[in-house]
Amino acid sequence: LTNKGRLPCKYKVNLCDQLALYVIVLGCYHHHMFHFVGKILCHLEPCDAVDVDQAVKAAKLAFGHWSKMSGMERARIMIKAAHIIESRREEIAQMEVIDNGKSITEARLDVDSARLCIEYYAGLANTLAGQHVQLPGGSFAYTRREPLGVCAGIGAWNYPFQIAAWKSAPALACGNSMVFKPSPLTPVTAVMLAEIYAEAGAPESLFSVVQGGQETGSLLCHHPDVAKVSFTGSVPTGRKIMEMASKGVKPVTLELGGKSPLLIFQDSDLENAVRGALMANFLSQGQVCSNGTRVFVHENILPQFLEEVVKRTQRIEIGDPLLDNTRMGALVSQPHLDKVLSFVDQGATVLCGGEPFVPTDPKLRGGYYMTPCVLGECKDEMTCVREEIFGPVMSVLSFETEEEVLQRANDTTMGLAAGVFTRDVKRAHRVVENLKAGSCFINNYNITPVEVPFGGFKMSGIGRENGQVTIEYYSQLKTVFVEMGDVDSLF
Ligand SMILES: NC(=O)c1ccc[n+]([C@@H]2O[C@H](COP(=O)([O-])OP(=O)(O)OC[C@H]3O[C@@H](n4cnc5c(N)ncnc54)[C@H](O)[C@@H]3O)[C@@H](O)[C@H]2O)c1
Ligand SMILES: C[N+](C)(C)CCCC=O
Repeated sequence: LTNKGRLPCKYKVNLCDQLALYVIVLGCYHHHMFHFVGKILCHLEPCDAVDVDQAVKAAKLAFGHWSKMSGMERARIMIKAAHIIESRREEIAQMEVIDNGKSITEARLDVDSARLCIEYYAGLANTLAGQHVQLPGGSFAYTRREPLGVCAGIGAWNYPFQIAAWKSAPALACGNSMVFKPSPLTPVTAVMLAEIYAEAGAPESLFSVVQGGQETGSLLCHHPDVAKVSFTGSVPTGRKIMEMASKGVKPVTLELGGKSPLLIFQDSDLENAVRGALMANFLSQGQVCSNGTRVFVHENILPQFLEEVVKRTQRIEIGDPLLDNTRMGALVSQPHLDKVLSFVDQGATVLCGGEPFVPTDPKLRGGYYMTPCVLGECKDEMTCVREEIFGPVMSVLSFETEEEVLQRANDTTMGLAAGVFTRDVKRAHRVVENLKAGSCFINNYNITPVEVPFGGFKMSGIGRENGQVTIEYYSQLKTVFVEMGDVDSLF
């Protein structure tokens, strides 16, 4: 397929015997892969400066209409979009599996999270309001919460549909428009979201998609009509985004990487701690920003913990991600799989997994599968403990005291998430108070209800997604002074 026609075009892409998809693209994909079977889905080229300019101009026009609508009117369209997502849940989830390689069970939950996020911000859209302040002599001031304009969204490949929704929902609720660039590894489902907003009655190009990699992303960041950049991805790219945005003094939201700790104390409910550790490491083939990959276990319960965690890791069903009983699908690409595997043999003891996996089904043979891995006898200075692996590799470390484990848990430049398992309520709150991380879990891990803010400390990011506070990251406050008397001039 080639599309140098620039304007959105509709293609029918035959994915396999059972599945076909209509894709609307602005510009073209670049060797888009069908990850879990390792086949190329289609060849497309990235959007260039002309395409990006066209998309931003169209979004600016849409902003003109959308920002003048009342919160109630915007909410109505967003709620309709949420209903459409609900009715197309299975189709979107299947496409996410094909695009990303994760299991259908997880993809359905991602679609639900996207829908809930749009519903949640629709609920907030009609409550956005300013403040009235009485001043001397009958004069007064009031504040207006105003949108920023055209926002750019740039997404990572691990939660393609969810990321597009987590960014667009608060942006649109506040009255902005958005041009979104998905990762070139997972370009499809953001386009489905654009279709859905349009079908729900949003003004044309209110949410549109440009395809491409870093050049397209950089064109968006530098575009003079882009008012804000919201980015999800790695720390090195986040740094570049901030640099580019700084040229135009544009605000940024940065949702970046992590190397999060999970602390399991001696008094934990061991069954729940093991479940928590698995949830903290193996969702989405371990390709999760908030994963608690440094699992610190009290030395007195380490043997029981390891026995149980290894047993359950070995039981994880790997294979065709479109099947309901599969719990682990394929990683996103061959280079990424190679990188993840390279972290396995670096000094720690491999307790299970960490090898390429070849499914028995011949149609899956070209996919990028590996067995989930637990590393024991890990030391703080090991590469597997220090660097974000972004794959199904859990590093287990032993500790003796609370003070010691807190110091070791915080000894990282990242601070996205952290978790603690204990039955002692005082210890739980004392520990989270001292953990330097933006999203902390007590006796659970990796749940992200859309009503609560999510984001990182330190190099894991700036700003928050979800929750009420995110309104502040997609709007600006205007103060209006109103004089009811004469001007008291000094001149
Ligand atoms: N904190 C969070 O909420 C969160 C969520 C998901 C993923 N992540 C992080 O994302 C990373 C994995 O995702 P990835 O490999 O797609 O990240 P990445 O940084 O390589 O790419 C992310 C996006 O940025 C674009 N991009 C790359 N270089 C660019 C440039 N110079 N200018 C503009 N855009 C550019 C990419 O095309 C892609 O769309 C991990 O580090 C993970 O922890 C964070
Ligand atoms: C929904 N999860 C699993 C917490 C993922 C949040 C987004 C991070 O990659």
